[in-house]
Amino acid sequence: MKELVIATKNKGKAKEFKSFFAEYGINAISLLELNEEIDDIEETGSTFEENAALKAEQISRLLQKPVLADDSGLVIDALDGRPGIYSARYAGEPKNDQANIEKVLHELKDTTERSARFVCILAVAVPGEDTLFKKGYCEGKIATAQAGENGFGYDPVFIPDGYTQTMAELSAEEKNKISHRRNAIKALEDWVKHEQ
Ligand SMILES: O=c1[nH]c(=O)c2ncn([C@@H]3O[C@H](COP(=O)(O)OP(=O)(O)OP(=O)(O)O)[C@@H](O)[C@H]3O)c2[nH]1
Ligand SMILES: [Mg+2]
Repeated sequence: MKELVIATKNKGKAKEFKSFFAEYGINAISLLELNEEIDDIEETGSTFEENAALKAEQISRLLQKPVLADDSGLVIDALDGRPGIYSARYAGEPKNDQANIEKVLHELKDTTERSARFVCILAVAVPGEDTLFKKGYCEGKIATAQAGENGFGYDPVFIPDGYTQTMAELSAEEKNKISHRRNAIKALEDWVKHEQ
């Protein structure tokens, strides 16, 4: 396998997958780079797994090749697990990272209970085969104010356990060592090596 299509239109994810798969000599191609225009896939599932499968299976069926999808999000304990599967559009349509951050900070303004985790579920769909799932987590807490410019999404308000800076203050290299996405990729390593 020299190339692997990643069923995402998220630039931040696409960049991270490029870096991960380059380690295996594989070119990770996002939907933003394909020549054909791919319609947005409706994420109608009620779990990360269902949404990851929807994305991977629909694009794999369309392209007739193996496709990886990532459904991920931020799970905050004091908010009973929200934003969870609704992370991308927590503050409503259209998707807006800054509005999402402000909503979370507002909802947590009166509490010191700030534990949270990023969750990443990967689904690999191969034509004619059962879909494979792998998961990864990154534990941490929600900061009281945003800081940092790197990464995407909620990175400016997420402080990984063992760190004093937010994920957005870490370099891409540092984030990619400890992130939920890295941990999910590690769990997928056997499949990646077997496919090569
Ligand atoms: O600070 C963050 N650092 C991360 O590493 C991260 N990973 C996920 N998220 C949040 O969770 C949503 C995923 O939703 P999601 O899986 O549906 O993806 P998406 O809609 O952005 O793109 P696509 O892959 O579906 O095309 C994203 O938009 C972000 O808000 C992250 N936030
Ligand atoms: Mg999405």
